[in-house]
Amino acid sequence: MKPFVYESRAQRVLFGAGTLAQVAAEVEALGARKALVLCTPPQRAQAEQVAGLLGERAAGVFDGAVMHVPMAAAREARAVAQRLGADCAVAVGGGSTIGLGKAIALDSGLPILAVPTTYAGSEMTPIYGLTEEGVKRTGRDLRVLPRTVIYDPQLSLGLPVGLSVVSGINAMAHAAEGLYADDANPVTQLMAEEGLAALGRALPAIHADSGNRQARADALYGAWLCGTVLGSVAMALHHKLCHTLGGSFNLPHAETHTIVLPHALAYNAPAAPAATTRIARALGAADAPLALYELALRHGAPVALRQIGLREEDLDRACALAMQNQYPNPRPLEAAALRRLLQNAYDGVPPAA
Ligand SMILES: NC(=O)C1=CN([C@@H]2O[C@H](COP(=O)(O)OP(=O)(O)OC[C@H]3O[C@@H](n4cnc5c(N)ncnc54)[C@H](OP(=O)(O)O)[C@@H]3O)[C@@H](O)[C@H]2O)C=CC1
Ligand SMILES: O=C(O)/C=C\C(=O)CC(=O)O
Repeated sequence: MKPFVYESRAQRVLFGAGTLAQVAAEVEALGARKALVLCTPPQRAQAEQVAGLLGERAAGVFDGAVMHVPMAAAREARAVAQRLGADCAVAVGGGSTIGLGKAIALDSGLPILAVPTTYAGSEMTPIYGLTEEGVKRTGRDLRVLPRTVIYDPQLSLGLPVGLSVVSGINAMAHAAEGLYADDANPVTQLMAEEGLAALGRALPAIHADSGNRQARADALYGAWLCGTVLGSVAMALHHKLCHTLGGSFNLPHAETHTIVLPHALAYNAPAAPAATTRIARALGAADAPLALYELALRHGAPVALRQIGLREEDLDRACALAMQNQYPNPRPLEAAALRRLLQNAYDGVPPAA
């Protein structure tokens, strides 16, 4: 075994159906008196329900969460939190809502209690993202790591099947890249493999029956583990490509991950055989990139970048942008091979090295 560093993070996690009922006690345990509940506009009713559970500990509901956390939304949320005297933020929703909580915490140090309803995994990471003038900036800061996370699978029952599949594959991408990360260690690798297996079981079951409670719990458990991996080790080609495509071409986050992942893994497979074998083992498959491609294809998810709004004439620029950033990756970045990867992902053909 190679020498390694493992850093554990202080977070309290409640997991299980009905755990949302403990939200007021958890806010109290944080030493907070008034929590601002955050959500997107369509999830306001759910946030109001959480405010109801908080009772006198609710400062109010702010429903201004937007994908990629525009700076204007962050400023408004910070001002509302201050005006209402909030000393805690409760983020109820997906990565966009939790990202808004992180933007408040980055500025004020307010503790965050996260109640995730998708599988994106942001609740387990100290990573924040903020978008200003069309540029998304990400960074790491322990102030934004949610102090408490409530994983209540009942809240994800309403997540539409299509979103569940792409969000689940977004989580699987964290684990897959975590397995070959430069700073991977045996503990994160264990979590990655278990997270992949849980989501590999859960997504077909959710596709068959979105109300399958066992599968919803399995998926959220997998998302927890995969999010922990994302927060613990450095991501590589796949995540960098998705950020380029999402940030510069405004493509939807989870769908972009779903489409790119098989191709990024196929690109890296020759240079990361042990990680590729572990991914395949977790999925009970012979070929890891193909298994992820088929997971998407069989369960109604998009498999081609052209399906989600990228234009073929953007591929050269996407490739050039991706080549600009230098980061650790198992296989060196080669322009011609990367351009082929992007073309394959654009066309939606099965992955090839
Ligand atoms: N910092 C980090 O570590 C990470 C950050 N992220 C960031 O998070 C964002 C992506 O997260 P993701 O969760 O995919 O995106 P969103 O939070 O935007 O949620 C995706 C979709 O799920 C829907 N949804 C969420 N909860 C429910 C629910 N209970 N019922 C029905 N629909 C629901 C949302 O609907 P509606 O719009 O109606 O709410 C939205 O359409 C990106 O900005 C990404 O960069 C992602 C992973 C990690
Ligand atoms: O972009 C961010 O806000 C930070 C990290 C991620 O989105 C991780 C991912 O690509 O899923």
